[in-house]
Amino acid sequence: GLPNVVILATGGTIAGAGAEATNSATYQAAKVPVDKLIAGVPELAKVASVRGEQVFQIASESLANEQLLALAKRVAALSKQGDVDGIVVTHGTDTLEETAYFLNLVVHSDKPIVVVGSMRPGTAMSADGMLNLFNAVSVAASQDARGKGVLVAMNDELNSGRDVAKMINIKTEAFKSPWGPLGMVVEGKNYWFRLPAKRHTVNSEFDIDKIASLPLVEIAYGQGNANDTAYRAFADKGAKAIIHAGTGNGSVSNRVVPALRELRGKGVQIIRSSHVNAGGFVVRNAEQPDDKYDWIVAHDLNPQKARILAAVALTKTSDSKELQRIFWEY
Ligand SMILES: NC(=O)CC[C@H](N)C(=O)O
Repeated sequence: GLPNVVILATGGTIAGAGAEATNSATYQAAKVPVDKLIAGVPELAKVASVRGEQVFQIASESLANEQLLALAKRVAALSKQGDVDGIVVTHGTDTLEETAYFLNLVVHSDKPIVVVGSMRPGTAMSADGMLNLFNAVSVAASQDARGKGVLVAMNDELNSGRDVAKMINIKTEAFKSPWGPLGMVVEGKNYWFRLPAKRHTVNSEFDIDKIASLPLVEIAYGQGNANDTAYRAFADKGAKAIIHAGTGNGSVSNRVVPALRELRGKGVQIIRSSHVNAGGFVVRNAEQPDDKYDWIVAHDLNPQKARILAAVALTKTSDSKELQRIFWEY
């Protein structure tokens, strides 16, 4: 028979519905249940034996750590079942890149795990969810997608869940990795071009089965006229790490540096990332003396992905050198 693929549905625009076919941007996310999504793409039955589970039904900007943990635990449990060959997660696109990276870090499986969303609801003209879902299921059903880490299937591209990000919100070509896609999926066939170099899934030191909760990690933005209010407030609320969503090479305003040094002295981890649009890349000890201040750099991870890795890493260590090693390796 055909490979068995489970679709875990969480909501988003791929499950969205609008009033008119012309409503490509004005609609309600997270309305259509998973069985209806599956029924809407009868061609799925040609590539896999598919069943669905409604894990939640939310817009992904409202996804909290509790849901992230519950979803990853369900993915991990299914991946251990002999009667499951691949898993698809349907997801809102706003935090899809965070969930895909989280699963990539904590689920120990070489079975294909494919995260998918859409930019237009199924009720709109030229809706993209149908083909995205078909592609995701066909990838999850394929042998050659195994061992490549969590994948994101959007707009015919196969990107690594590690570094793919939503780069623009009004186009169907929304998801890009700064380092390029791993491959393409066309008419149910995968075409691979490169492999992820960073540790993931079966080679990860993190395991969702051993993670019960995630520590508080917050993000503060860097811009002209920046001040230290947000950083201090986050520390007061108990943040274990603060991601500096910095300008350029993770640069930090001279009005903010003293607060970050003070907070580091109190035990808060300071992680420099960059919010530049096409993908940041923060070089250690450039812009700021990270060794001297005992700060961490997020490497090429955008601020929201840096939050995910910091939270996962802090479940194992609070040693800043270890944390920096983890930021280089994942
Ligand atoms: N395109 C989308 O999926 C965005 C819808 C919604 N904001 C979400 O992320 O769930």
